[in-house]
Amino acid sequence: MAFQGSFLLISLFFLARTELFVAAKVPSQNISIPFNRTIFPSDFLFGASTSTYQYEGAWNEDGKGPSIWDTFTHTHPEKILDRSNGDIALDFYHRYKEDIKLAKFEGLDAFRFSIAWTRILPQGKLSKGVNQAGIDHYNNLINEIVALGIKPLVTLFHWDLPQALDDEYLGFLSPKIVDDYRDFVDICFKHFGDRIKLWATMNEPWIYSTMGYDGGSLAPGRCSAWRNNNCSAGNSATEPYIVGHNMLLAHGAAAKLYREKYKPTQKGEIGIVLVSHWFEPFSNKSEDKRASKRALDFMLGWFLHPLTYGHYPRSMRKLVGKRLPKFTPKESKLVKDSFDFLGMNYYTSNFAAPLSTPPNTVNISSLTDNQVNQTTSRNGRLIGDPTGVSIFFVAPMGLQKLLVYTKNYYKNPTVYITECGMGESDINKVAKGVNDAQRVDFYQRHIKALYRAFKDGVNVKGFFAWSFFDNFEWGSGYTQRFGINFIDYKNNLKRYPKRSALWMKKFLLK
Ligand SMILES: N=C(CCCS[C@@H]1CC(=O)N(Cc2ccccc2)C1=O)N[C@@H]1O[C@H](CO[C@@H]2OC[C@@H](O)[C@H](O)[C@H]2O)[C@@H](O)[C@H](O)[C@H]1O
Repeated sequence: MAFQGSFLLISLFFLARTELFVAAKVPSQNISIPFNRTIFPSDFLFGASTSTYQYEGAWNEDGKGPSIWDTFTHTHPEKILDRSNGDIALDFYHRYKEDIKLAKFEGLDAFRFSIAWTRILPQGKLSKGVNQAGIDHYNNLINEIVALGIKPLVTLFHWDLPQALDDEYLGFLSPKIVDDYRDFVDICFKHFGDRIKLWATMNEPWIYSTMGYDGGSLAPGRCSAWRNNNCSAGNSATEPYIVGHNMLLAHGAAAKLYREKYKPTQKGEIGIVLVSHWFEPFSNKSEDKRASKRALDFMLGWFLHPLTYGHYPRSMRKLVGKRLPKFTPKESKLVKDSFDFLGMNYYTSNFAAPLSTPPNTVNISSLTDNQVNQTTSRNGRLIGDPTGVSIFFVAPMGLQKLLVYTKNYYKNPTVYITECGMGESDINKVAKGVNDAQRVDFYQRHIKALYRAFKDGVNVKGFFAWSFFDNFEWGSGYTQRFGINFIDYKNNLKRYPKRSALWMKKFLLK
């Protein structure tokens, strides 16, 4: 196994040193308690997350059809920082047995991965044929995971839409997507639902809608002409809201299907993965507090408000107006309360203040409709330690505040932190890459923040690191590393546990 040999020596070295880290105490009401997994309930899930396009490779093997990410990276290499793609990625498609054994060695309770729609339905539609080799592959992967006593959490859609559906009717821009998505998830529930008990319908509809149809930086790369971002077509003012609406309807249809046809016998849970920053008011001024609320409405509430209350946040209806689709009574009923758990992805926090100039009424964008000036420093002080990713700062307090906000405003849902992590840039030497002291500090501080949220009454049930491995980081290609395990891209994609993985292993000892 690729993580033998030198890895064991590296591990022993760092494992010894992590003693210093894990022994850290958790100050709580002036009583220090040991900082390890035992401060959480025994059934709390600690895991790591991955996704198909970023990990699998084998982009056109065993009958898989092209996704919009295969097309996007092949036709727009200029939109990827290192002009790379996921054709091979980490070759997880072929190496998953070794990789799941590494997850077991590192003590993970759970493993989050996504299913490639185009491995199951290469042309996106049931009528165009089911690919048995795709079903076989995911059966083998799931069997490997459960055989090692690890709990799988499956994301059904992590942005890799079948190209054929984009060609036929522009994918999530059309309500036609709901029926094809339902057919896809029906096959997954049927074939994998005996072993999968945590289903997430989709990952981060906010990113997919805004980055894919407003900024144009992610597939399918649509945006308004004024963005000059080499988009073939699009409308940054309207399309993100149409896509977001259809994603909610598709999610609702999947949840309805699961609850009516599969849940009674399979006894699993279905949810959705959302992402949000925490938005700290720039000052105690009421205008800054209102700006913070608007920012949360537009990033989290855009989806969580309909999922909880059946309609969009008031601030969105007021500021977006006719550009925001309306839920019919039937749609509202489909979407409201359509989740058993909320997957929450958290990376960083921003300060929020009102715009200092009138909103741009010419170049209208879903990313500026909130009329919030988002910044990462206040009076010369950064919101948190900088990381290798210019837009992400280490802000663990924001995780606690976001969770308490969600508890208070959205009926205290069951929550799994499905992604939380930090990235470094431009590291290529193994010795430097595995010595990720800042990531150990990052996870210590964020898990302590999670614990404080738990003590505040937040119904949080799990925490998944982003990511299990360094991987294809979308527009940043392979230049950014988020893994707790290092990938040597220059030496056959060899895997090496980082210091953070060994810290996690120690933290997770029962
Ligand atoms: N990071 C997010 C969203 C964070 C808040 S949104 C904010 C706005 C924005 O354009 N970006 C950059 C970005 C772009 C694309 C994907 C994710 C993030 C943000 O991070 N999502 C998760 O981030 C993970 C890390 O994303 C990286 O974040 C930093 C970016 O520079 C990098 O391109 C991206 O892959 C992804 O690998 C997961 O697939 C995805 O579920």
